[in-house]
Amino acid sequence: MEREVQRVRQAFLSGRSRPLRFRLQQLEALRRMVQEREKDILAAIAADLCKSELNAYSQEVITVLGEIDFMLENLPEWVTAKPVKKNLLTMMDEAYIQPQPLGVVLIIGAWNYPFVLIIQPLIGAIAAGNAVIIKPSELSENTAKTVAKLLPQYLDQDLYVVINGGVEETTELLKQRFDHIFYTGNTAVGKIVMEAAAKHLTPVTLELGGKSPCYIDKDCDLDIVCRRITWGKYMNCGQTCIAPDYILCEASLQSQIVWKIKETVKEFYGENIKESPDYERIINLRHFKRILSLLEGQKIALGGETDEATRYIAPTVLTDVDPKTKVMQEEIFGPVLPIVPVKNVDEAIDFINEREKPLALYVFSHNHKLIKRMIDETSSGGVTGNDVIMHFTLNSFPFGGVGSSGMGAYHGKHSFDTFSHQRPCLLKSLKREGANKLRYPPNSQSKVDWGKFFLLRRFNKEKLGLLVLTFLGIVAAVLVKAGYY
Ligand SMILES: NC(=O)c1ccc[n+]([C@@H]2O[C@H](COP(=O)([O-])OP(=O)(O)OC[C@H]3O[C@@H](n4cnc5c(N)ncnc54)[C@H](O)[C@@H]3O)[C@@H](O)[C@H]2O)c1
Ligand SMILES: CCCCCCC=O
Repeated sequence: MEREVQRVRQAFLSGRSRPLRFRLQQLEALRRMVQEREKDILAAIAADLCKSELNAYSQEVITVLGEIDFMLENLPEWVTAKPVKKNLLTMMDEAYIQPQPLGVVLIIGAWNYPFVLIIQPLIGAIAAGNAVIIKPSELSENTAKTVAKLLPQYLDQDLYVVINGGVEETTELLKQRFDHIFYTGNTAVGKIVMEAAAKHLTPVTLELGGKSPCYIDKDCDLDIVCRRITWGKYMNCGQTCIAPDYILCEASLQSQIVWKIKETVKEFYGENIKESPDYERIINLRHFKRILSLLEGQKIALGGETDEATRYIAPTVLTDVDPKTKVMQEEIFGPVLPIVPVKNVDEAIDFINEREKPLALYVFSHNHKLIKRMIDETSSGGVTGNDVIMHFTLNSFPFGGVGSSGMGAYHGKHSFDTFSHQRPCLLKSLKREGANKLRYPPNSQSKVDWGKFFLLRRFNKEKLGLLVLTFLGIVAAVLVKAGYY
C-alpha cells in the first residue's frame, strides 16, 4: 500500500497533472470512458443494486456527464490567478490568489450510488490538478471492479489509481499520508477517517448521513407533496443519503398522507411492486435485517411486506411514531417512512433543533414565510422547499453536511475549491526601499503614525499637511524632470 501511494506521489511530483491542457484532456478522456463504456457501467450498477439501467443512467451517469461538461466549460477561468485588492503599502506590487493542487487525494466512496459518489469527486480532484487514489465501496463490488478495470484504460495510470478492498485495506490505506481525504459514508466511519487523517494533519471532507426531516404544513397541496415525497423516499429503495427520513406534521394529516402515498406507490410501481423495474432492493442481508428491526412495535399503515431471499422491503409508512423508538434514533436508509405527529411548526422546529444537524431538510407549504422561518430557525446541510432531493442536482450549490452530517462540500466550482489550495501570492520589487524603512527597527511614534496612515488610512492634521507637501514635492520633481520648468 505504501509503495502504491508513493508511486502516485512520484507521478504528482512529476508535475504533469498541473497544466490546464492536461486536466482538460483527462476530463475529456473520462467523459469518453463514460460514453463508450456506458453499457458496462450501467450493468455493474444494476447488478449491485438490482436497479434498471434506465434508472442507473438517470440517477448516476447523467450527473457525472453534467459535472464533466461543467468543469470543461469553466475550468480555464477557475485556474487563472485572481488579482486582489491592495492597500497603500502594496499598491505598487503584484498581488493575486493562485489556486493550486493539494497533491495526492484519497477518495473513499459509499455503495448506495456507487459510481457517482466516486467519479464526481474524482472530476473535481482532476480539475484541480491533483493525483488521486480511489477506494470504492466493497459492498458495491461490481461497480468497484468495473471502475478499477476501466479507469486505467482511459486516464493516466500513475496519477489516478483505484484500490479495491474492504475494511482491512482501507485501514491500511488510511495509515498513509495524503494531502486531502474525501470520504462518503456513515458517521461512525467518518470519525475513524478523521482520526486517521489527524495523525498526518490531513484535511478531510466528510460526506456523511443523518436523519433528514420533512415538515408538511397543513396549508399545501397534499397530492403533489405526497407524489414528491414518494419519489424521493422510495428511489433506490430508500438508500439515498438525502432521502426524507421521517415526516413531521399535524396528527390530523396522517391518514390523508398515507392514502395519497399509497395511491402514488401504485401509480409509480404498479399493483405488483416486486415486478417493477423501478423498485430496487436492499444492498445486503445485514442492512435488510437492520431495517426490519426498525419496524418492531410500530403501527404499519402502508407496506411492511418483506422477502429475505431477494432482500425486498415494500414501500412502508408508519404512523403515530413515538420519537423515543428505535426507528427515530438512527438513519433509516431504507424504504420505511415514519410519521411523527407535532402540534404545529414551532414544535417541528424544536424537534429538529433538539437532534443532530441533518444532511437535508424539506418543508412543504404554500406559505413562503413559513418555509423561510423554518430555514432561518434550523440548520442542515442543504434545504429544498416544496420538494425533496432536488438541491443535489444544482451544481452551483455546495453539496455537503453540517455538524454530524459532515464537513466540507463539493459539486461544480465547490469541488474545484475543495481540492485546491488558494495560494496568496505577493510579488514585490527590490526597489522602493524608502517606504519599507517604516517597518524596520528602531520603531518611533512617527513610524507608527505613518503605519496608521498606510494601513488604517487614519491620519492627524499635522501628518496630512506633511503628506500634501510631500505629494506636491513629488509632483514638482516629476515636472522638473520632464522639462516643464
Ligand atoms: N453525504 C453524502 O453525500 C452521502 C452519500 C452517500 C451516502 N452517505 C451516507 O453513507 C452511509 C451509507 O454508506 P455506508 O457507510 O454504509 O457505506 P460503506 O459501507 O460503503 O462505507 C463507506 C466506505 O467506508 C469504508 N469503510 C467501512 N468501514 C470502515 C472502517 N472501519 N475503516 C475504514 N474504512 C471503512 C468502506 O470500505 C467504504 O469505502 C449513510 O449514512 C448515508 O447517508 C452520504
Ligand atoms: C438523484 C441522485 C441522488 C444522489 C444522492 C447521493 C446520496 O446518497
